[in-house]
Amino acid sequence: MPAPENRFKSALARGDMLYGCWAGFADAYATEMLATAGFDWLVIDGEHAPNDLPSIMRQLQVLEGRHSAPVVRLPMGEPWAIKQVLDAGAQTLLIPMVDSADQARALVRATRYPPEGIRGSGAALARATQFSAIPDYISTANAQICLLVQVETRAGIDALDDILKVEGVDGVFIGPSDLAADMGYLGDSDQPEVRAVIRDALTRIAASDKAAGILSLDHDTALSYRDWGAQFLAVGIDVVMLAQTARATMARWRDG
Ligand SMILES: O=C(O)C(=O)C[C@H](O)[C@@H](O)CO
Repeated sequence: MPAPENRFKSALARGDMLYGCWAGFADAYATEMLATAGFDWLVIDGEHAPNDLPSIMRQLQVLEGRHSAPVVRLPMGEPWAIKQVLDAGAQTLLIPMVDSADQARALVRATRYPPEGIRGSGAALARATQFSAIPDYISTANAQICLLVQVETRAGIDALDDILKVEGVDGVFIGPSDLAADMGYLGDSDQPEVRAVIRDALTRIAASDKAAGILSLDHDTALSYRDWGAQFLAVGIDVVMLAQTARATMARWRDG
């Protein structure tokens, strides 16, 4: 029995348009609820949400077999952290702040077992193998890994063509907030200069053999991103949805 099919990776390869949402409560109960909305992918965010390995694993557990595919974002692309989260059962990783092809190649190696990479072989006790119930896991796992790298600095944009040549990278996600900040427009990714860089980057990614991804909470901006080539498009953040709705509800009663 081989490693489970990575449905998200397969959908990207088919060219499917995939709509996603950030899962930022670091809580399996909230993520299980979010999955009932029908998003194609959910980002279990270990960078800007208070997730740790146990909370990431619990969210992987509640998403098992559901339509919403889990995408785990690590704080940084450290091989030891990649090893841990893959053994916990993640198959799709989103790694922030990738600024070079060398960095992308190192991430590919960190996600693969030898000889393609350096992922440590601890499959016997790993949730990923269903605790050794998947006998062919280590010989088939590499093919089911989906690596998404975030390009979100001027350096990363300058290196984008080289990053797009790296075998083993499945998608490139443009981080509009961090890109805007690095360009000198902290908090404002709608600046014309930033939008022009995003448009060019999404166009270049979509023209490559990789998938283009990005996030926008603004509907019209998200439509533009889709028109510019975004294939895995995040259109919401659960924490923001609840916070905004809660405040608006109280304001309505207070001011009603
Ligand atoms: O730079 C960005 O934008 C992203 O990487 C997405 C953010 O991290 C996401 O958390 C929304 O702020």
